[in-house]
Amino acid sequence: MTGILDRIASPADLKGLGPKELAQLAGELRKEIIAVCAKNGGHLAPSLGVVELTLALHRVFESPTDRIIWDVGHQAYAHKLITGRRERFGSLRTLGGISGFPKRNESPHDAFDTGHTSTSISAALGFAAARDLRGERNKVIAVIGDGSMTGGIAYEGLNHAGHLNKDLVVVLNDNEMSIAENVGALSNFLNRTVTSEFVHTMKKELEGFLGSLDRLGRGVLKVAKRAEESLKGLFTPGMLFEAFGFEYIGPIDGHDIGRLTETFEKVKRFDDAVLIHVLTKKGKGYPPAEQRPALFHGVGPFEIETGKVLKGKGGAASYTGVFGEAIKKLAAEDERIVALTAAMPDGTGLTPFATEFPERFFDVGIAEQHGVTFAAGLAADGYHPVFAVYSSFLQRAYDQVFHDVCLQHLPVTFAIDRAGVVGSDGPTHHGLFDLSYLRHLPNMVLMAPKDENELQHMLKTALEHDGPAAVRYPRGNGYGVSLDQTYHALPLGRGEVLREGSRGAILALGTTVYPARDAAEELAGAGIDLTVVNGRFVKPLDRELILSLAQRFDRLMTVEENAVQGGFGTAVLELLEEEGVTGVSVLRLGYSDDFVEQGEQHELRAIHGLDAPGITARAREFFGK
Ligand SMILES: Cc1ncc(C[n+]2csc(CCOP(=O)(O)OP(=O)(O)O)c2C)c(N)n1
Ligand SMILES: CC(=O)[C@@H](O)[C@H](O)COP(=O)(O)O
Ligand SMILES: [Mg+2]
Repeated sequence: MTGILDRIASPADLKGLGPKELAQLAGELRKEIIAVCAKNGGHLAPSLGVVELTLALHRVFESPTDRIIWDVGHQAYAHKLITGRRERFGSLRTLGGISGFPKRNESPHDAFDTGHTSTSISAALGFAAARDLRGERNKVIAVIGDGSMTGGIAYEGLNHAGHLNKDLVVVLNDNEMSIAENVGALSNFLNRTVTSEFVHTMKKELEGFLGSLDRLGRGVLKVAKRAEESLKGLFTPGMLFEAFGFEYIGPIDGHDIGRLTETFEKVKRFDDAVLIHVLTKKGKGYPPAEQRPALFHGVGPFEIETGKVLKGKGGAASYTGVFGEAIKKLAAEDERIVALTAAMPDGTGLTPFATEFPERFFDVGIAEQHGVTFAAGLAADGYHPVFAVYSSFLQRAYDQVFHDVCLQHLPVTFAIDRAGVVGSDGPTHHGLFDLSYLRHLPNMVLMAPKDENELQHMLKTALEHDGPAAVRYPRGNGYGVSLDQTYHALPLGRGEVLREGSRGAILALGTTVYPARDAAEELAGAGIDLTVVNGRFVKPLDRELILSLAQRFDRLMTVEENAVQGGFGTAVLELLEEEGVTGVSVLRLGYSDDFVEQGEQHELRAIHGLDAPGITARAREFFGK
């Protein structure tokens, strides 16, 4: 049999396919997705779970006139494959390749860029409002997962959509999983087993009882039948969405293309807000992913036959892992320490803590804003919460950091993982702004370790500090340095001189410290003798050290893995300006005023001149004049 996928250049090619061909196509799509993820890594389990849903959506709706908005967008691989990107699919998530998320500049079928969760309903409502303002008639469809439904913005969108009563379709893709197990009342509410069992049992008991009551019983049975309907209404997920003004359809089998097609055809004729509740299996069709959906949610390269994940070369512990062990150890000594994650216990390294201290661990759902304010409440009542969160996702909670933590000077520690470039997830996920968005907040202490050992001491420093503090560290492995078993607090606002030189100074931060030191060693051989400082603190700055360097040298260079605007280097410049220092040139290296593409971390650092060769080249030019 020839491949059907070979014949699908656009969704229009799906229209004439019968059930058997569609089933075959679903299999071919899965094969292709598995093959490419095994090589490049990627969001395998989410994408495998929505293959049939994708086919049904594209059969019924007319993309790109009809707008399909994928929440997060990590499940959109089948969508990419049938919307003209088959040829380039092998380049998924690589430098210069196609993105792992929808991108408007990649295809007209990608209606809206995503990467962070829970935005699809609001964006879809915007599309619906724009359509109505123009008097057009296309459909708008948001596809959102049960995990993403735990994010507050989803309810802001639902609330507004119900109020506007727009022609809008929300497909709730319920696989009973976030990255880890989904948490909270919503997920219980959606849980079909409890619901249907409960209703079923009630019904049986009621019928049995009334059946025993003769004529009177039959009359009451009639009333009870009606009551059963309202009972069902009370205990089905529809109730929630209907309260928001949505018509609720479901739950329906999300792997039954026929049933999905029928439902979408019906809904296509409505012009109200409709929510279709679809049940899918995360990882469907690839047993290792079905069995371990959290591992295969976003997975690195793996062996297809066994599902064995292939490890990278370096054996050094990851920053995330070191953080996870350190927080556990510190919590054993201090009962005030509690830890939080926003739906990422594994990604942030908190799973061991959760196992050891289940009652002191909180997974708040995909709710970064709530997480920060919840932490502030804990802190205001005597605890010291540690919120472990990715740099890019903490952006959601800027106001909460300001209003609920810093303004009240509360002891909340932010363990900011994935700071700097993260790699293949690309611009939505790089953590390049945290120094800039935290540095200007009064009361905040802001640190970045040069290696994984220093991370431990910085965590201790943050926990001893009676106020807000943040430690930011990168994705991936450390340097394999030896890890101290006892931790000490670092003196606040003190940098560390790693090398003394006579020509000028490089002030480096975090991941750039060792590359800067390597650059200085290399340049020393060429007669350019440089001092190298590990900045450690972005706030408070080591004013004394920086001012003394500015007195000794006429050139200072700063290096950081952050946007250059508002970061560490800018803090140094501001200090010199505040102190009226003149006659010192400052060169700031970091990421310039643009979004950074996807690629391996080492590739991106090289492209942006933030690895040792890049720093060497810039320093040679700057100090060698
Ligand atoms: C604001 C934000 N927080 C956290 C994440 C990380 N994240 C990506 S997908 C995901 C789980 C989504 O679950 P669901 O919507 O149910 O999709 P599924 O993977 O189950 O298909 C999380 C927590 C994110 N992308 N954005
Ligand atoms: C889609 C999403 O936001 C997450 O799955 C993210 O890709 C995880 O990143 P890490 O692989 O760095 O944990
Ligand atoms: Mg889910």
